[in-house]
Amino acid sequence: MKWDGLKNAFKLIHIHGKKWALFSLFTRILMGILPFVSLKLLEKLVNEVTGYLSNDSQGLKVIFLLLFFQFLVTISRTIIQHVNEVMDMEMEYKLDFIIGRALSEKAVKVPYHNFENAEFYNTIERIGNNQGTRILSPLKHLLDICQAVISFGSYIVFLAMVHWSLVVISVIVAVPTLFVQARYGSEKFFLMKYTTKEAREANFISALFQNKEGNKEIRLFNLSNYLLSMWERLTLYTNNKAIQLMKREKRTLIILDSLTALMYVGASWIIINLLRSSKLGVGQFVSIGQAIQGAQGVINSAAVSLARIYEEQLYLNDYFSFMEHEDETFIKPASTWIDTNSAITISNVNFSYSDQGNNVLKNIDLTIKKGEKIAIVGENGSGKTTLVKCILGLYPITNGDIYVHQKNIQAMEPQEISDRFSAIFQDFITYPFSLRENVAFGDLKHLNNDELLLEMCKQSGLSKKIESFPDGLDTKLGKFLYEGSEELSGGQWQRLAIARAILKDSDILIMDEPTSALDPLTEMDIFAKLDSMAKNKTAIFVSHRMAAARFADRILVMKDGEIIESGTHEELISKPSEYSQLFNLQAKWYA
Ligand SMILES: Nc1ncnc2c1ncn2[C@@H]1O[C@H](COP(=O)(O)OP(=O)(O)OP(=O)(O)O)[C@@H](O)[C@H]1O
Repeated sequence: MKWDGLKNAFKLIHIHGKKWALFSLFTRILMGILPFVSLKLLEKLVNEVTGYLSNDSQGLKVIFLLLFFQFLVTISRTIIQHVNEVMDMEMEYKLDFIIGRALSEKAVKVPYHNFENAEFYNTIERIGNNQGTRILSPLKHLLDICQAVISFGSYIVFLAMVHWSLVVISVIVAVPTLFVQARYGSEKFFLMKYTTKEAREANFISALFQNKEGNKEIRLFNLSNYLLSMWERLTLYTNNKAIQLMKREKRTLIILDSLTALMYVGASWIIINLLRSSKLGVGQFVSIGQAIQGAQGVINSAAVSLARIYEEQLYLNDYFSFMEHEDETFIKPASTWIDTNSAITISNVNFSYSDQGNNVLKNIDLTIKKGEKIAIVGENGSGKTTLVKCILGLYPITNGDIYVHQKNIQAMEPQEISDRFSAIFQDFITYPFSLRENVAFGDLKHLNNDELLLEMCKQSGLSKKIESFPDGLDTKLGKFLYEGSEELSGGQWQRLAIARAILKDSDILIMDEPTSALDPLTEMDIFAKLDSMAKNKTAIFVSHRMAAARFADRILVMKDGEIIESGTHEELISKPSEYSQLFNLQAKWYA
C-alpha cells in the first residue's frame, strides 16, 4: 500500500514513456562512469605535466592528447545534460497533459457528495498542478541514484587502488547522510499534509483581497484589518512549523558535516603518510582529494534523491488514491415504479447529509405527474434545495426511493440523469466565454444554431441587451479573461442561465431560485411564460416569491424537512394554511 503510488507511477511511465526511460537510463550510466574517466585523465595529466616540467620533452604530445580527451569528456557531459533536460521536459509536458485531463474527468465521476468533505478538498489541493513533473520525479530521482551509485562505485575503486582505509572513511561518511536526508524528506511531507488546512484558509483570505467580489465586500465592511490578522495568524503558524523543521534539519546536518570534516582530517593524515613513504605520485595525490570529495558529493545527491522519492511517492499515493476513488455507484437495483403517468415519484424518503446528522428531509412521499408544473416554497433551511438535489441524484438515498420516469434514480447512469433533467441553481456559473457558449452549454449540439440560441435569449428576456452588442452571440462576457468583453448585471446573468436551462431538450426542468436577482415584473413574466417555455416538460421551481408560485399547477410547502401542504394556489389560499400566511404577508408589503 505504502509504495503503491510509486508502482502506479512506474506503470504509467511504462505505458507512456518507455523510450524516455531507456534513453535516460543509458545516459545516466554514461554520466556515472564519466567522473572515473575524468579522474584517471587528471591523474595521468598531472603526472605527465610534472614529468614535462622536469625537462622530459617527450611528454608534450601526450599532454595535448590528454587535454583533448578531457575536452571530449567535458563536452560529452554538457551535451548529455542538455539533451536529457529537453527529453525530461517533453516527457513532463506529455504526462501533465494526460494526467491533468484524467484528473478533471475523474472529478466529475466521483460521487458528488464527496465535495462536502473537507479532506477530499485537502487531497485535491495537495495533488495540485504539474502532476506530470510529480509522476516523473521519482523515476528521475531513481535514475539519479543509479548514476550516483555507479559514480560512487568508481570513486571507491579508485580510492581502494590507493589505500583501503580511504574506502572505509568514505562509507562511514555516506551512511548517516543517507539516513538523515531520507528522514527529513518524509517529515517535510507530513508537515505539508497537516498544515494544508491552515494554508488553504490563508489562501482563501488572500484570494478575497484579489478578486472582484471579495475586494468589494472587504472595502464596504471594512474587513481588511480583521481578515489580515486572520491571514497573519494562519500564515505565521504554517511558516513557523516549516522553519522549526528546517532548524532541526540544519542542526542535524551541522553535526553530520562536522563528522565529515573529521573524516577528511583522517583521510588527509593517511595521504600525507603515503606521500612520505613515497607510495603516492603527485597525480594520485591530486586526484585522491577529488575522489573523496566526489564520493561525498554523489552520496549527498543520492541521499537527496532518496528523500525526494519518499516525499514524492507520498504525493503519488494522494494522486492515485484520488484516481481510485470509486465512481458513482448505483446502490439500488434497477427497480421500477409502475405508474406510467408519474414523472417523479418519491417514496418515503428520509435524508441526512452525514451518518450522524439530523434528517434534513423527513418522510417525503410525493408524485409529480408528467407535464406538471410544481412550485416549492418554504422558509430558509426547510429543505427545498436538498429535495431538488436528491431528485437529481446528487446524493445517495439510503432511506426510501426516488423514481424518475419509473426508474430508480440510483439505478440510472449519470448520462441518463443528465438526459432527463435540465437544472439551474442559484449559484449557477457565469462563464467568462462568449454569449453563444453561455447559452449553448445547455445543449452543445445547438452551438451553431443561431436562430434557436437567439430564441432562447428572447424567451428569457435578453433580446434587447443582445441588440446592443456589436458582436451579437459572439460577444465575450465578463471582464475576467478578455480585454474589451462585456459585463452583464446580476439579473442579466440569471436570464442567460435560464436561457441555458430551457435550451436543453429534457423531460424535466428544475429551477432552484434562478430568478432571485430579477425584478418582480420580469420574474412574474418568466413564471407566467413557464408553460410555453417548458412546453410538454415537467417543471419544478423553487421560489421565495409567493406571487410567482401561484402560476404553478401545484404548490408544495416545506417546513423542517417535511412537505406540510400541497395544492393549487386557490386551494391553499382559501383555508388557513402556512401558504396563505406567507402569501398574505408578502401581499401586505406590496399593498
Ligand atoms: N451540504 C450540506 N451539508 C450539511 N448540511 C446541509 C448542507 N446543505 C444544507 N444543509 C442543511 O440542510 C438544511 C436544508 O437546507 P436547504 O439548502 O435544503 O434549505 P432550503 O429550503 O433550500 O433553504 P433556502 O431557502 O435558504 O435556500 C439546512 O438546515 C442546512 O443547514
